[in-house]
Amino acid sequence: MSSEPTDPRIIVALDFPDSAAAQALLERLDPARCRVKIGKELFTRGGPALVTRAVDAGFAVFLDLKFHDIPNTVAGACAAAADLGVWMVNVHAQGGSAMLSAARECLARRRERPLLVAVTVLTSLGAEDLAAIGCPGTPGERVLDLAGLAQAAGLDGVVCSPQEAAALRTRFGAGFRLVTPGVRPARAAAEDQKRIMTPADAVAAGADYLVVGRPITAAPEPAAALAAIAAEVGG
Ligand SMILES: O=c1ccn([C@@H]2O[C@H](COP(=O)(O)O)[C@@H](O)[C@H]2O)c(=O)[nH]1
Repeated sequence: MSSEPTDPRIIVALDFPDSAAAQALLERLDPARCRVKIGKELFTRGGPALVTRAVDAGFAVFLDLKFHDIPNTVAGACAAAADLGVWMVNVHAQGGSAMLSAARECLARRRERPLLVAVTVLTSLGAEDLAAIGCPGTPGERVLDLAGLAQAAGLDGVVCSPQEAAALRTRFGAGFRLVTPGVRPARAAAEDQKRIMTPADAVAAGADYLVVGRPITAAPEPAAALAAIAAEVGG
């Protein structure tokens, strides 16, 4: 298993429509100062070759494909992700216990494995969105339930909003990784995110890793935007 110091805490979400733009930003970033996340858009454009390039350049890569399927399929997908040498991979907690256990077991058989975390409730969803899909309770309640499922299945942590970090930290303790998108510097636009916090507040609430996309990638000087957020959270 990857055992890593928490720093760098910031994971830059490389949400770009083509590999060249992502590659250009990677060349301006220092793998000692940030981790990077490759999600559905960039992976669908750039494929495994792009992931391998980022890993070979020294970046700790979070492959954010949010696998959600039958247990056998998700286990195979996690094994394929691990073969790329990524630092972290994720699945949807809503896939259920059997799927989470299958993912964990297929990775546990490996000598070196990525961290495995479960997405709880997307940070773009609010209480009204959950109600509209027939989900009872508040986002916070739902996140706690899904995180419990993930912990019981032996996962390393969850993806959640920083708004749930304090409650999760209290319930699940220090070793359970809390990976938080929905991070916005003070006065930055929320865009399509609904459950947000500032970087400093997220860390104070107990987040281990902050996923930050547009506040860095859409900034006129992405490296300077990253440095400002890193200074705010101390690393
Ligand atoms: O609940 C979730 C899970 C994943 N994400 C991903 O994080 C980044 C956030 O990007 P911003 O530009 O900082 O909003 C993006 O890649 C999402 O796919 C999330 O936002 N919420």
